[in-house]
Amino acid sequence: MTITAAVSGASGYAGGEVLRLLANHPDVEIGAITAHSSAGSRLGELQPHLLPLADRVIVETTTDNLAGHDVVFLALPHGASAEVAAALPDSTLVIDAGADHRLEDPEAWFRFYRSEHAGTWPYGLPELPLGESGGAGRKQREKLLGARRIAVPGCYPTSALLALTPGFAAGLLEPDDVVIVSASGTSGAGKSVKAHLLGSEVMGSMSPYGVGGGHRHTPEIEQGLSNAAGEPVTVSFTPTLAPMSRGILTTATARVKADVGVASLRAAWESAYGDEQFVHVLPSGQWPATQMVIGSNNAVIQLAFDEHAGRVIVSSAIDNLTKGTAGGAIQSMNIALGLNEGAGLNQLGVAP
Ligand SMILES: NC(=O)C1=CN([C@@H]2O[C@H](COP(=O)(O)OP(=O)(O)OC[C@H]3O[C@@H](n4cnc5c(N)ncnc54)[C@H](OP(=O)(O)O)[C@@H]3O)[C@@H](O)[C@H]2O)C=CC1
Ligand SMILES: CC(=O)N[C@@H](CCC(=O)OP(=O)(O)O)C(=O)O
Repeated sequence: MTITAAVSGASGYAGGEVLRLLANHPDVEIGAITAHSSAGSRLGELQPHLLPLADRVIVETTTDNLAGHDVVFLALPHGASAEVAAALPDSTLVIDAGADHRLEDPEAWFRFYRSEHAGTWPYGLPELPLGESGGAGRKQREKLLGARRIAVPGCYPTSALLALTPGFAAGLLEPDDVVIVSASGTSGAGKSVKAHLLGSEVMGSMSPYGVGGGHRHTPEIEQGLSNAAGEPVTVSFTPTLAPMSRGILTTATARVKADVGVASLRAAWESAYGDEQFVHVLPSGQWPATQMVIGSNNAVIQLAFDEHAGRVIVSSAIDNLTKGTAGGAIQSMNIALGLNEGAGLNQLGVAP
């Protein structure tokens, strides 16, 4: 069976990465390629690395152009996807890389995005614990089976939730003392020109932003950790910008509950990800590096118990555009449509 997929936002970084991965997907035929100001251009002008698709022409993002596909990927600015999705039939699988449908709490949405909440869709991070009473050992992928609307997580939340949910799901961590610091490549900010992203500002320098609890991914991370813990979890999250185009390295720390030791911590993470094909707990002593995962749908994780401070330190690395966006989107599509979960996602990291 061949699945037809349209990609909206095809001129951007996220849409371009969806196309790169779909071009290698054994079950998918790429249909309409849509965007906004670049409609009418050859894809090769905007995504020169997508050589086999270079002569395809980008068309406007309209319901007519997106109609008639089995799957529609939306990689649009925040706030643009709800209207597009509403005009598509319920039978079309719509996968939104934007933030519009990730949050469960409309108040949290309004606080961070200042617009009306568009509703909540199943969350496209299959490896998360299901986080419902009676759901011990079950995963979020259950909610993606047969889904026709999926919200792809933010890139920082993907790295932070993969890092910390095993400890919360196993009841090993205190919910009120979680500190997360992530370094991201600049592609996380999208293609549009921003003063702080000019080459001479970014090259050879690192800087924090969204400091003091202001980054919009804070409620998304808290939502995922709270669901895993079964109680509210409070997070202090600080993103930093790193002089690289792709990749996120997250360092997440949390206070460990009394009488929890290194063996139970390690067992929790290893059992959470032992059967997962894309999330790898590295052998003891080997620490994540973004280079291990660039271009791939993999996440690598390592943890240590800092007994002196009573904290677990978890490091995770992902490619923000692959596991953090397009790879996660395609993995979720595969699950929703009953395909092999790893189809089209067998790329390894690019190192050095
Ligand atoms: N970059 C990343 O690492 C991640 C991005 N995301 C999300 O993916 C989405 C896209 O991000 P990204 O690719 O980085 O952004 P870019 O700025 O690189 O691309 C934006 C895309 O949206 C199109 N677009 C802009 N306005 C409209 C509109 N009104 N109607 C239709 N299309 C429009 C643009 O088309 P044109 O160029 O023709 O105007 C372009 O194709 C965002 O919601 C982002 O938050 C999610 C996770 C990670
Ligand atoms: C480096 C950088 O700027 N990163 C982006 C996050 C990208 C992402 O995941 O964004 P969405 O939630 O918008 O999908 C930021 O901090 O705004």
